[in-house]
Amino acid sequence: MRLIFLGPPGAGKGTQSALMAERYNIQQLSTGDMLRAAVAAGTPVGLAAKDIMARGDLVPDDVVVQIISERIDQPDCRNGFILDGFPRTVAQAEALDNLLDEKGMDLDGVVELSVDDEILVERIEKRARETVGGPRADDNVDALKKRLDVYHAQTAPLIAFYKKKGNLRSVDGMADIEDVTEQIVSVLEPA
Ligand SMILES: Nc1ncnc2c1ncn2[C@@H]1O[C@H](COP(=O)(O)OP(=O)(O)O)[C@@H](O)[C@H]1O
Repeated sequence: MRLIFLGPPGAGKGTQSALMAERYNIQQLSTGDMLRAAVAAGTPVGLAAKDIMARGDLVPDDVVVQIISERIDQPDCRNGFILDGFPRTVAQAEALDNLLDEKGMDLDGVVELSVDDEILVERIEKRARETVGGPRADDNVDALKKRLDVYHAQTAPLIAFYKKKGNLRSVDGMADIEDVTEQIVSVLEPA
């Protein structure tokens, strides 16, 4: 199974994709996590991404497309994967289409978690307070505002992009974690 999880920062993509990855025995691929690992390791990609991420901007499309292209070829992705945080621009979505075509892979669905902006701000402020070892570099008011603006300007258009293709499944991300999980399962496994 190959899925995309789409939604604003703080929508619960990470939480829900981890649960689904376990349920379907597929890999959760978070470009945010991969980039943070690159920053922590001080690789060339990490050095280039560090300041961009800290201010809430997007890392260049070609960088993340390359990361995903290499990652989905790994043996542990043979059973499938969930893309969490990718694609984030129409250009990334088009590049992904081409990549999957070349690799002879199909997408099984795109799950959109929808959450109102006011709730996102509360959730991320809570996450920043509760993160052991201190908040993420981009979990602060300025970077968060930027991430929401970037989401609306660059990522939200993907909802229409995938709706047009016919594989968009929208879920109310404001419900409890368990409820959201149930909704996702029911859109992926219609009775
Ligand atoms: N697909 C992507 N394209 C460009 N930048 C990305 C992508 N995925 C992650 N990033 C960078 O990593 C940051 C954190 O991403 P992520 O962990 O998905 O957080 P969130 O969804 O909470 O904003 C983004 O603000 C951006 O700078």
